[in-house]
Amino acid sequence: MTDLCVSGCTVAFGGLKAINDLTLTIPSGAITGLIGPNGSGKSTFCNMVSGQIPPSGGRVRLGEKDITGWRSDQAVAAGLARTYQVPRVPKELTIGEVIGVPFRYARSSRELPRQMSTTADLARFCGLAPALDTACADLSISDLRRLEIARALACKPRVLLLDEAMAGLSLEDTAQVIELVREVHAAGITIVVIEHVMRIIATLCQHAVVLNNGRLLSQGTPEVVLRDPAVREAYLGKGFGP
Ligand SMILES: Nc1ncnc2c1ncn2[C@@H]1O[C@H](COP(=O)(O)OP(=O)(O)OP(=O)(O)O)[C@@H](O)[C@H]1O
Repeated sequence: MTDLCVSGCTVAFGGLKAINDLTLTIPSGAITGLIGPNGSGKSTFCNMVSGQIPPSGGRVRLGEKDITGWRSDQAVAAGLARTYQVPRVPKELTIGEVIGVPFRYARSSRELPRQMSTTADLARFCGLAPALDTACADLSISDLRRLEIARALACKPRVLLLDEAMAGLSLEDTAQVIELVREVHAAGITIVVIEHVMRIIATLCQHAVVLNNGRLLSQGTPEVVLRDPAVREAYLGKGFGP
């Protein structure tokens, strides 16, 4: 069963096809690593499926729904939430406001597990130590990344896209966020992790897909994908592949 599926999708910026006739499926109930060299189209994939940039061709499906060309708020209501590579929380708002507003107005029909049933629960679940009335301007990068995850969870998603959710974190904070992602997954949410650190992909994900030049290069278990000569060549250049 698949939660998220794109078929024949293209996103072009002028003459550059950042996503090029891409077909791939994200298995339901798994943590999938979305990897690929710089510029391979990972963030554009996220932007496309989450409604920021519509594909010029092809279809995007979320579960049974065809969400091709839907706006971001419609994609969120359908059950797809995301975080950003660079946290996007308004600095003047508090933690409670950033989590509480989507929590209150979420149009997703899904329910969150009991340990996430209030704004305070959700902040606690995500390991946010500062009080709910703390302004975002005063948060560390680690807390901003946790807050992004909490805000996305507040939308009650069936699929959560994490765009480099551990970038810039210390080893200790990274380990804690990895544990948080595992707990979110255990709560029944399908997760897609965009990540450059292969150790994280290998330890966290059950499935991996590799993009290169906007196309699907490889997919399978992390173990298989990370040994794929085509993947090694894409990352390291000719001569390192087969
Ligand atoms: N808004 C844009 N306008 C023009 N070109 C863009 C835009 N967004 C992305 N691109 C180009 O599309 C290609 C794919 O970019 P994208 O950011 O999706 O790759 P990525 O795999 O996420 O890269 P990274 O790992 O460096 O974050 C790159 O060549 C990039 O320069």
